[in-house]
Amino acid sequence: MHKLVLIRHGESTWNLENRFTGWTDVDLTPTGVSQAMSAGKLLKAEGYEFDLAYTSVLKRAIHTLWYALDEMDRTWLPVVKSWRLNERHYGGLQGLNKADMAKQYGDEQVLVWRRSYDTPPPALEPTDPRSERGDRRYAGLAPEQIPLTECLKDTVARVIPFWNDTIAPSIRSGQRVVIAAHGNSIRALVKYLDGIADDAIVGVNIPNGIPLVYELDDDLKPIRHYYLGDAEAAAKAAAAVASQGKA
Ligand SMILES: O=C(O)[C@@H](CO)OP(=O)(O)O
Repeated sequence: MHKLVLIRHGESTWNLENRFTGWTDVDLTPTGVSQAMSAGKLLKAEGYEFDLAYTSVLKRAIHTLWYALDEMDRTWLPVVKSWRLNERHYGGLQGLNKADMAKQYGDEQVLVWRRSYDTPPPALEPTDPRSERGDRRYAGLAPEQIPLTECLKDTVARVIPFWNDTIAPSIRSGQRVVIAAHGNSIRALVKYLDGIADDAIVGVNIPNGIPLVYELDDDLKPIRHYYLGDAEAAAKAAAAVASQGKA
């Protein structure tokens, strides 16, 4: 049996301001830092050990990993960063307030943008100053690989090859893995692991900074999963994420 730990980053400045974030590289708030530290304390108290960590190229996830690993005195662990674990690209919504958008377009439309499987938000123009196409961290990618918007289906299409080619082989070889990532890149992975139907993934929300443990069999099929710590608090935090898009 393998144990895989997934952690969504702690609260970011744009989570606090309730703004669509996507690939925008915002940092953690003091609450986010303390959520990340609590995640590390919990993992340590429960006796978790890791050999390898994966994260995105966005600082809210990278810093969450640092603070959690620091609590475990494991900042020396190897860390692999990949754009494939980035948050879902939020297109033209990046930077806009979720509740304001719900007031303007209605809760239903915002729910479609936030949680539908295959309807992407409006795309950014490639020349939009918010586009990441000129960002040096993505220099290894062809420009058309840098999204201008994504639905969850698009996120699944870039997360799962990384899982199959890189993360899964490391777990199969016996390495104990932690992944610090984002609400929608984690939803993409969870959808794939648990075989969640396209219409059922709409109801799945991932809370900030609470370790989500997947127990996997030898074929990496999930046996069960659970949040570490207070299950009721995790369910409440997930419900709070769900309501961020309401007017
Ligand atoms: O804004 C975002 O990038 C994500 C995660 O914070 O938000 P949502 O939960 O609306 O998908």
